[in-house]
Amino acid sequence: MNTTSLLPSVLLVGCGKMGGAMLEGWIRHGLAPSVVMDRHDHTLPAPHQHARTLADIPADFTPDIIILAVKPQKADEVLGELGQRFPTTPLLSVMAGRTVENLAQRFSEANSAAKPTIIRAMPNTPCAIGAGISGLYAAPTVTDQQKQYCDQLLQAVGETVWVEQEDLIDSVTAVSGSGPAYVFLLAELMEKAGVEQGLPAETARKLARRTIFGAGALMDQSPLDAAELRTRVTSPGGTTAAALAVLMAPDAWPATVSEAIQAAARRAKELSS
Ligand SMILES: NC(=O)C1=CN([C@@H]2O[C@H](COP(=O)(O)OP(=O)(O)OC[C@H]3O[C@@H](n4cnc5c(N)ncnc54)[C@H](O)[C@@H]3O)[C@@H](O)[C@H]2O)C=CC1
Ligand SMILES: O=C(O)[C@@H]1CCC=N1
Repeated sequence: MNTTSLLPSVLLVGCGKMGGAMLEGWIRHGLAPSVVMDRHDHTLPAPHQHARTLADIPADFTPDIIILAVKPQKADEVLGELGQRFPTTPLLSVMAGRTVENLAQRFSEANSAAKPTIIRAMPNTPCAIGAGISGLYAAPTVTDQQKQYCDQLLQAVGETVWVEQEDLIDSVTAVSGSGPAYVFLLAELMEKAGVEQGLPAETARKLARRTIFGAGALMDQSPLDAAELRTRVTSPGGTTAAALAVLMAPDAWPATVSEAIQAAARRAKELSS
């Protein structure tokens, strides 16, 4: 690792919505000379470079870590080649579902000398503004230094939590990896309901977005449980109580949110091979 740089040098494979969100934060933080490999062109600040394929990567480039951020269904296109070119470089996968065992098998398929060291992480898109949360899992063979590289990279774009069992990454995926989408949906629905109440569209949009932002920021800064913050909004016999009676009915949000998160976790397991 380049010790004058804050973050390890990476080969980022796949720079779409998630890879791009992390890269923004890493570059802001200070990243050792790195390569972004993506089929689409990316203009990067020097000394970082873009490559369309592995063949475009300079021969003398050896990253501290490879970050795999393509769609789970696309990973097999690159894993074998990565194992041939970088047989001993640790691999951090942010892909939903794909397991350590499955990735290791593909990584060493074309090169039996490849020694895959695989760490899994599940970040989320708020990483783009340094407000991400990532769950990480490392198999027992991963060294402390390799874990530290991963933790450093993901802490540069938010907070991290480590889980001890690999299948808990599917639970992390369902709660916080996909989670921003649930919150964006809430914003959409609140905005729509506001318009139904007679508010101008722009006003409804602003009210919905700033409410979600403000509630999130308050929760972030408050030591209180979410349930207590909710109670503080809810006057007995008042307007919030009327709304919550609808949302908190057993077959409403308690069931729906639980079912939605179960569906996401199930889908993560389906994506595993
Ligand atoms: N979008 C999200 O909120 C999150 C996504 N993830 C995971 O991140 C991964 C990527 O997801 P997104 O960024 O949403 O997808 P995306 O489609 O936005 O990005 C994937 C990128 O990979 C590139 N790519 C595909 N095949 C390639 C190849 N053979 N060589 C080089 N580049 C290639 C594409 O050009 C694209 O830019 C997925 O595995 C997903 O499970 C994880 C957490 C959150
Ligand atoms: O929807 C997906 O599969 C990815 C993983 C978590 C967020 N987006």
